[in-house]
Amino acid sequence: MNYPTIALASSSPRRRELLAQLGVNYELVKADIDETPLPGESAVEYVQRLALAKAHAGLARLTTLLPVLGADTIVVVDNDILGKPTDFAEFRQTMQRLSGRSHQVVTAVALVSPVRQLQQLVTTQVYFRPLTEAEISAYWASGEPQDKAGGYGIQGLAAKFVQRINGSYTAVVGLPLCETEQMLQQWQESL
Ligand SMILES: Cc1cn([C@H]2C[C@H](O)[C@@H](COP(=O)(O)OP(=O)(O)OP(=O)(O)O)O2)c(=O)[nH]c1=O
Repeated sequence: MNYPTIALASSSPRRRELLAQLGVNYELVKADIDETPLPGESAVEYVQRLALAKAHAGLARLTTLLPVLGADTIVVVDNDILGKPTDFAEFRQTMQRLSGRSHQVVTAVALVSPVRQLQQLVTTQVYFRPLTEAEISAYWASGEPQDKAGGYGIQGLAAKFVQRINGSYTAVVGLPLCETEQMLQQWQESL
């Protein structure tokens, strides 16, 4: 398949690796945005708004004419959005909430140009086995949770906590490859 060359508005190494897996040619563009939730905003509204905002921030900085891809991933439990943990206390609380039950990982992707916009939303159910206090402390000390939504990386040490998932593994890691590929195809076909 002949995909368009794109700009990736992301500083996430996981998103770069996933996009490279598709064989898409891309350049990187910076996209720093305010990630504060708006009052009354639902988790889905929030994650979609952020993916679009990242893509548009990238577009504003771009000096070429490439379409820009932005994505956002959040962990949701009982309708609460769990972001990246800032300290051990917050992380511990998050892990205690995720322990022995299921939660959702929601990833939104947006592909934009000045005249077009495509979006995808993927929700995955993730089931954690019960975690011990010792495991929670050891996981924090590994340094892995700090830059990740919900404080864990399914692709890393936290894989051992995951009993099963229902949905898209790549979406949990940060970029749903099946849906992203479809979006790129759709973009190319309608040029
Ligand atoms: C749940 C989960 C999240 N994550 C990561 C994916 C994202 O990088 C991060 C969620 O934060 P995001 O705010 O979506 O992304 P980011 O700040 O890392 O990168 P950018 O905004 O520049 O694109 O958490 C994993 O790597 N593994 C997981 O299992």
